[in-house]
Amino acid sequence: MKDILLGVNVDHIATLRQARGTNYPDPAHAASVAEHAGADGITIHLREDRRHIQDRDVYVMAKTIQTRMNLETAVTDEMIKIALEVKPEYVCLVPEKREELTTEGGLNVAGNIDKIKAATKTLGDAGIKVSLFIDADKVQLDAAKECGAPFVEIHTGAYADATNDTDLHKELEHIREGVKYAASIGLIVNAGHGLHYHNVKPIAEMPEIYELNIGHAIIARAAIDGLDKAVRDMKRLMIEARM
Ligand SMILES: CC(=O)[C@@H](O)[C@H](O)COP(=O)(O)O
Ligand SMILES: NCC(=O)COP(=O)(O)O
Repeated sequence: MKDILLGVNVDHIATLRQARGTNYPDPAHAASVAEHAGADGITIHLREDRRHIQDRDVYVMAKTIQTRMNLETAVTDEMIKIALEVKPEYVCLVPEKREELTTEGGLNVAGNIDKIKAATKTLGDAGIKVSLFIDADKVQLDAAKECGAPFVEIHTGAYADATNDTDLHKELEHIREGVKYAASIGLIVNAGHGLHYHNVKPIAEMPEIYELNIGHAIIARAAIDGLDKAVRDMKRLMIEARM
């Protein structure tokens, strides 16, 4: 079975920096450590409210990342303009609400087809691979295909947040069916949000999944064990899941 790839999201290195307004820790440095430890890519989310990743980080990491950048942004003129300037390998279009603690759900592609299709075309025409961050719902997957996005990232938050085994298995099966369906209609399937060292394997073992984007849990583990070990441990769990 093909190896699964790990995109390390370094947003919360920037959260630590923004907490005191210092110039450390630098997410660009963290990205380099993560890549050395085996990350296959680096994900950063430039939020409209700049709560963590700053514009400076995007432009610096566009020069320093050795693997590839997956830039997460909302579907706004401001963010599309920045993406076209930076030209990361990937842009993942995500929903955003200023009042949210973190991403709360998938993008409503089906309800915004024209806007998202236009953004996908604009980015795609610039040579950027577009991924749409969506729930594992057939209607959203069909809409993503209609928009011409080559990638989708399945939102695993409801699975990660499940508080009992019944809900956890229901969400896991919903993701499993969505991943299979997405692959069957020709989408390249990533997944992410809320994955950690104790819930990643059931997702990683799904053979249709190309890449997992994981951030909060790795950065949290890094605070205790160091980032190099945190990345290596996560990558090992993902590879073990495929054995
Ligand atoms: C889209 C997603 O699930 C995450 O990649 C996103 O970055 C979460 O937002 P925060 O990093 O601000 O928690
Ligand atoms: N798109 C998911 C991501 O990049 C990281 O999400 P999380 O692991 O920080 O919840």
